[in-house]
Amino acid sequence: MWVQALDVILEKMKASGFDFSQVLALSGAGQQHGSVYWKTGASQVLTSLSPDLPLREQLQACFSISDCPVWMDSSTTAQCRQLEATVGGAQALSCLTGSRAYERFTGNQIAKIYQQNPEAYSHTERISLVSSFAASLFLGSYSPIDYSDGSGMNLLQIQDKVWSQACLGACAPHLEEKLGSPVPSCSVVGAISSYYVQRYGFPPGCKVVAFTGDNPASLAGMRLEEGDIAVSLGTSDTLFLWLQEPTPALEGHIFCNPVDTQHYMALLCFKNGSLMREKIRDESASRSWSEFSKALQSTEMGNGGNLGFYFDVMEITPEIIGRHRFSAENHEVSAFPWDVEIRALIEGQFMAKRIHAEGLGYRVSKSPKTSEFPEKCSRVSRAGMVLKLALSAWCQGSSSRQPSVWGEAVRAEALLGLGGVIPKSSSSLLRGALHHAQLTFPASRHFLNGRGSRWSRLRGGHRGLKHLFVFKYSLPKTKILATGGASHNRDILQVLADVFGAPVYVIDTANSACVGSAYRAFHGRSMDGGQMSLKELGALAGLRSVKGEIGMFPFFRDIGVLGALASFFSLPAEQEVETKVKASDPSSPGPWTAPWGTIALVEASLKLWIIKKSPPCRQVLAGAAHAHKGVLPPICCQRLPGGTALLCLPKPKPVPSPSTAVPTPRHISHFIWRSVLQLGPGRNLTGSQCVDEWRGDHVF
Ligand SMILES: Nc1ncnc2c1ncn2[C@@H]1O[C@H](COP(=O)(O)OP(=O)(O)O)[C@@H](O)[C@H]1O
Ligand SMILES: O=C(CO)[C@@H](O)[C@H](O)COP(=O)(O)O
Repeated sequence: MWVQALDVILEKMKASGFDFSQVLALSGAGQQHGSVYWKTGASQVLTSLSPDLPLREQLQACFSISDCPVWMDSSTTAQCRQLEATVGGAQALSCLTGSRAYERFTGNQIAKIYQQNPEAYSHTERISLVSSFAASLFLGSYSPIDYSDGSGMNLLQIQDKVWSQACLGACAPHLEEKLGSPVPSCSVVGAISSYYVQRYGFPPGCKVVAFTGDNPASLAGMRLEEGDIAVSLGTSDTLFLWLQEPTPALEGHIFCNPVDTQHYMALLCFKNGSLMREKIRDESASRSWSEFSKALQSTEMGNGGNLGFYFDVMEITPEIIGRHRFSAENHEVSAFPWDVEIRALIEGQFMAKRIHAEGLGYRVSKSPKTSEFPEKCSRVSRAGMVLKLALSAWCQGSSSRQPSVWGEAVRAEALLGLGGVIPKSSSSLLRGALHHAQLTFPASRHFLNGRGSRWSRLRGGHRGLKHLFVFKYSLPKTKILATGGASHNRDILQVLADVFGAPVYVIDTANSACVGSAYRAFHGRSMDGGQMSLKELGALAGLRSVKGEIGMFPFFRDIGVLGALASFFSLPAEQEVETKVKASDPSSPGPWTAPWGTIALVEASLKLWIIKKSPPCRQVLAGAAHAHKGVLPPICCQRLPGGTALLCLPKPKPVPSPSTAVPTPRHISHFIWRSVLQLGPGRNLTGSQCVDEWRGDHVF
């Protein structure tokens, strides 16, 4: 089915006139934890695919297991207990692999297959995750598993990034050779197979960047910052955070970070997500999302004290099943009126998310008030000075490419614009300002395009640098970034905002895993050590022609610096960009020439990024669909050599885990109750998040 899905996607893209020759790199994402079993001899078939036939016809006999286990499988409890016992208990396994044993995690699935079908196992030459399987199809050979998706197997030592021999041994024999060595998530795993070159017209040099799990890809696509919380409302609901230090516990998962190999991500998975919402919609809202929304609109926040938890299938976080409704008097009741039922479901789902996220150490936090924002930042002349200093620092340093050249510009920026906000010690000053430049980057695009909503109004609607500061310092620190199918529903998102007491943002495509795959393709290609000419960058940015070759520059490193710089510019049209490149700003000769041209191009590539609809089927071809139009990933900005060097990471240390007791509905009720009480007097959810605030057409 998956092989055929790829055939279908590619044929549809071909039929729609997609120009495969423009694809420089691709990556993709797959549901986490699922596994594919390649039969002995399959690699031979993979390397000699005939371009005249669809993949499905050629790969049919390549698998030793025909029904692949996917993440919803929960049949491996016995294997889980066995694995935990082997390594010294659930917490020990969590410290080692980032999670206690979970039924859907691949090591336990493999152990079950080995135990129940040893013959099939012995005829298996390679085991892939869904992600590395899809990458293998593009490569025409087996793709390694990336660290991030590999963390969802209960097999990878997340700190050392190697397979745990103890875990491998507990699951099945010869497992290491069947898995291959794991690789960093941004690795280029090879060039695309000649099959795709001949059949679809991909360029032979097109790079395949390691594929990863859907949630890690979403983290990349949503450009999570520390303090943000991402909520994915797909088939399952997940909630994830960017973490600097792993904090393995008995609840939730720690995965290697798909963007930065030294960092981590925390994830909570809720099995009763969209499918549960669909059930209640069908039962209580005539199978209509708009009726469902009406119920949310017509009921009060807090639901008059009525609470409900709906777990039609055994939940993962926490392990519990059944529907449990509590009246305002805290009595268990068997039914609610239809509209109360709908609000109870959505509030219950989000309150559970908040309470479990807080269990992971997550706190909703607020920034200083807007009034504390230094008035002098608002002067556009000062913005110009900052810009000039930043640019001149860049020019001086352009030959050495050292991040230290940023010191001057950053210091100037801090003095002019951020005095009093960033600590004065020089290293933190630099770090803070770099961070600032990178983080405000998307915001600047938003405001310079004149599309700011609430934040523009706050400061009078002027355009200019001040918006960057207003944005950065007036938002509550916590942002909730929503994605997945149900993030299309603003009434559901409103409840999310109310329960967390923080603004919720969506990206312009609900499929953040797709966008993340495109970012990662770009990231991987740029990390590949190659040099890229301005012309090539121009092509990547979608410019028709780039006049005046300015020279080569190391692609990855400088694009981050330039990207941050480019955030100060508003160069709207492609044509204007070309004019600027040609004219190179005659009023500023000499060293200004190069940066003007280059920055203009970078800005152009930002403006032109993607905005193409995702391919008809999800994720797999994300990189291909997006990379061709020039994605300038903020992950590059975040991963400046200077930025990386400046982030000194303390040694990770595990934190004590919460109680192992399986919570009863009553426990959960109390948990949730506590969360409601925390939200404000009279059990009113704060309700401060009006529509404008939580969904300001925000473009990340
Ligand atoms: N308007 C809507 N309101 C609520 N849920 C929606 C809406 N549109 C789609 N969905 C839900 O989105 C789910 C699919 O989400 P998606 O992120 O595509 O899934 P997956 O996690 O499998 O990638 C569907 O199950 C559907 O219930
Ligand atoms: O199991 C998890 C995460 O640990 C799931 O999130 C899967 O990664 C796929 O989920 P859907 O895309 O089907 O919602």
